[in-house]
Parts: sequence; structure tokens; C-alpha cells
Amino acid sequence: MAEDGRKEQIIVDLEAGSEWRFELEADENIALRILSPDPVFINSEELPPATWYPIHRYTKGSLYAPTAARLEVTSLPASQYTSTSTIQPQLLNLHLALERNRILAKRYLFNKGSSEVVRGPRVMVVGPPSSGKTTVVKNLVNLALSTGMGWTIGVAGLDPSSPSNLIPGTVSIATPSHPIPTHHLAHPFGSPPTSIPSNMLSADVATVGWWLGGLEPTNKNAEVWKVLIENMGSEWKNKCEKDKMALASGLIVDTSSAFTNPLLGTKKDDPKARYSLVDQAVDALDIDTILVIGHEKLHIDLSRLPSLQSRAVNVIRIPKSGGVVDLDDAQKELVQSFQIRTYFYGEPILPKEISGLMGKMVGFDGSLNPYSFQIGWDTLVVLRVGEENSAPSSALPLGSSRTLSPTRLTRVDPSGPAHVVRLLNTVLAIVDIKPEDRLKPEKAPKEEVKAEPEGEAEPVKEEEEEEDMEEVPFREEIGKREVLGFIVITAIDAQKKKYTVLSPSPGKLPSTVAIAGFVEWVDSA
Ligand SMILES: Nc1ncnc2c1ncn2[C@@H]1O[C@H](COP(=O)(O)OP(=O)(O)OP(=O)(O)O)[C@@H](O)[C@H]1O
Repeated sequence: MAEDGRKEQIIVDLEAGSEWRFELEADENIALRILSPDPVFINSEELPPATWYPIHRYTKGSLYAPTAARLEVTSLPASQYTSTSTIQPQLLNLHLALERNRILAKRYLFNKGSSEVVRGPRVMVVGPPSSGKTTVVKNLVNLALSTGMGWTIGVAGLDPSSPSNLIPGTVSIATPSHPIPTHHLAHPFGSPPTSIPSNMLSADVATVGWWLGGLEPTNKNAEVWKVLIENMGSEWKNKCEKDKMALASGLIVDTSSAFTNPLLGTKKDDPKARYSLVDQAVDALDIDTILVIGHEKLHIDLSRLPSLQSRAVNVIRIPKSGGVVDLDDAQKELVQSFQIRTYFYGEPILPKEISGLMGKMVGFDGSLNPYSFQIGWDTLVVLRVGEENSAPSSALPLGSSRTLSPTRLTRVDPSGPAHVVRLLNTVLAIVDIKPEDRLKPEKAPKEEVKAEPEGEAEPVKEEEEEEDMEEVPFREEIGKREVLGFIVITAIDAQKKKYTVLSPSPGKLPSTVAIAGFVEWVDSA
């Protein structure tokens, strides 16, 4: 504090080509503004001149100054430093190569001249956990969107643990049209259409999502995963057939760190297959370039993979940034919980210490009006997808073997006590149901059963429970189609046979068929 009572300015000077790195803790919210004339970037988004740019607690990141710069910060985070070891020049070189291909593709597609490049680049970024994959993707997307060429670049999030702009457990494609800001942990690739109050994700094509229901691809959900990625590939293909600019702009794909496991997704009938899920994603999304962050062995392995060689996929290695923060499991859970909260409640509001600042402030989306209501067990049909939800093989009659589809649907019967417990706090994805999806006429809602006094309820027999679980009145395909939105079960009233659910906005649910996964959320904010 200065002697006259005014707060002293906190200034950070950056030398040309350096990064200012920060890690905000639970009680640290900051705003910063640029006082020097030349541009300064955060994840390749140019900071608006002389305007406060708020950054919420827990965020970790860096500013990059290509020329000497001076910035003002409202308070200095406990963990912050400057560094001249940056990978920004490498990212810029990469961007220029991709940009060249976009321009050539655009020329070919719009002017029909001859060209060796007939479509925009399709790049997939792979690397170990916390290697900076999401940050690299965000930088490449922002660099493309800052060129003023009007690209409508696709950003595919194949990392359900830190999903691009929906909630954990999803894979998605978004088409941002402006550089994506870095104000908080949620939505590393921009806010989805739900930041305008609506239950419908697909109402706005900016984001299309599919529900895996788990935080990463595993051997158990690999078959479901593959179908989702195939669906994503056809969605993008359809878009590109109608929209030449999307085809010229290209696609940038963030991936799960599980992709670095060579044996993931390997099937018993082809035990020698390696990196099956990388291979499948390359095929489904028609990838032409793989960027490997840091990991030398992974780079060599992928460069030698026959399936990638036969498709002439370029495998390039880029260094890992020295600034990347290794997040532990507790921090990752915190990020995921924050992302789910933001889905339901909208962008976090400006903290008090920042909202009162004098001077221009970056604008924010409004918050949502989440809505909590009760819905009967018979009305909301909750399903699960995949083998891991089927009865164990040991439960089958002796001598018989299972010939079930790996992506089969099972119905969650809430009257089984164990199921009710498992459903509490579960995030559900709402899926669209068309008349042709129904296998048999909808069951008439059961008659309201009078509540039994506690302790006197008949125990549910296991056979009955199994039988109900099998009863899925819909085609299997509904479990793998794009989702309309998400709700979370916040309470269960077993006596009245009702769920209490939280939805991001008031109004009728777009569908009463929902898919459960293994993602749970309790609002602890
Ligand atoms: N140059 C940098 N300076 C400061 N922080 C950085 C830098 N690069 C990345 N980070 C931070 O490091 C953390 C991990 O980076 P990022 O999420 O990009 O890695 P990832 O490989 O995608 O992680 P995951 O394996 O969880 O998907 C993030 O909080 C990110 O903001």
C-alpha cells in the first residue's frame, strides 16, 4: 500500500521472447493488463490492449511476449516466474506449415486450380499425462483463428478426462470462430452453447458431444470408444462435404494420455496389434499428421507403425514445454468437478476483488439458472452401455458362453437397492429418441405403490432384478449417438420412486432417456 492509501501497482517486466508462468492457488484470483505497446499472448490469444484480463483461481498457464513487454497484475501469485525457454517459436513454425496447407486447400476448393493439397491439415496431438497436449492444441487453434482468414477449424477432444468444452466423460468436436480465452479451468477450448441458457447442445452446432461415461479409453470400454470415434468421424466428414471452408480449415485433435499405452485396445484375435486406438482414431478422423510431445520412444514407435506408414501419416516430435505443470490426481479431480459445475451453473462470476477494478474489463458470459426438479423412476429411463455392465460370465448357465454385443444397453432398475445407491450423484447424458428407436410400445407407467413403512419392504429377489435390467425398449444404437445435454441425479426418494435432478436450465427435458456412466459429481463449491 502506498503512503497516500492507494494500492501500489504491481509490474512485471518481460524480456523479448520470454514467458511469464503462473500457478494460481485456491485463494488466488488475478487480473492483468498490458501497459506496453506490443502484443502479448496467452495460449496464442492476443491480450486486448489496456484491458483487465481476469484469471480465476487454480488456473495454471503462461503469457508469452515476443518483444519486451510490461504488464500490471492485481496481485502477484505465490508461484510465478519468468523463463526464456519457450516452445512458442516451434509452435509458430508448425502453425505456418499448417497455414500454408490451409491456404493451398482453400485455393483448390474454391478456385478449382490444380494443387497438391486438396484439404486442410488434420493433426492429432499425442503424449504422456501432463505433457501439454491440450495447451499445444489450444495454441495451434488460436494461431489459426487469429489469422483473419475466417477459418472454421474443427477441434476434436478425444480426452474425456479434460474434455474440450463439455463435461468429463465426453468426447466432442467444436468449431470455435474466435480465439479461445484462458480465464479459468473449464472449457479449455471455449464455452459450449450451454453458456446460453438451453437444454439442447445440438441446438447450436458449435459443439457436438458423445458420452463415453468414463474418463479414459480402457480395454473394457474400447469397443464403445471406437464406435463413438467413428460417429465423430462421420459427423466431421458430413460437415466437410457441405462446408468447403471447414474442409480447408482442417481439424486439430487432443487425445487421452492413455493413447501412449501400446497395448490399449488390443484384441485377443490380434494380439500383436499395437496402438490400436491411435490407429483407429487416425482412420476415423482421416488424420495426416501426428504430433508427439516429448516422448522419444512413442515417436519412434508411431513412426514405425505399419498402418500409419501405409497411410503416409507424418509423425513429428515437438519438445515438451518446461512450463507444463504436472497435475496430481487431486488437482485433476478438482478440474473435473469445476468443469461439471460450469456446465450447470455457467461461467464463474468475477471475484469481488476483480469486479471492482477501475478501467476496461474483458466481457464475460452470463451465468445459467440451473433448475432442480423431481422426475419419476418410470418416466426417466436410465441405461448403461457396454460389456462391463452386463451380468458376469460366471452368472451364465454352465457350458454356455456369452454372445452379447460389446456395446449392448442395459437398463438400470432403480428398485434394486444397489442400483439406487450407485445412481446417486451420477451424471447422465440425455439422448435423442426417434420413433423408430423403440423396439416395443412404451410400458404404461406402473401404478403408484403405497410407501411401505421403513424396514418392512419386501427384499427384491435377484432374479427379478436381472429380468428388469434386461428390459431395454430401444435400439442399441441410441447409446452411441450424440448427446443432447446432461443432468445429474442429486437425490433419490425410494419411497416416492422419484429422482431429483439438476439441469442447466428450466424447462422440459429434451428427452427422458438418459445414459449413465461412471462420472459422479457433488457440488462442493
Ligand atoms: N508453458 C506453460 N507455462 C505454464 N503452465 C503451463 C504451460 N504449458 C502448460 N501449462 C499448464 O500445465 C498443465 C498441464 O498442461 P495440459 O493440460 O496442456 O497437459 P495435457 O498433456 O493435456 O494433460 P492431460 O494428460 O491431463 O490431458 C495445465 O494446467 C496447463 O495450463
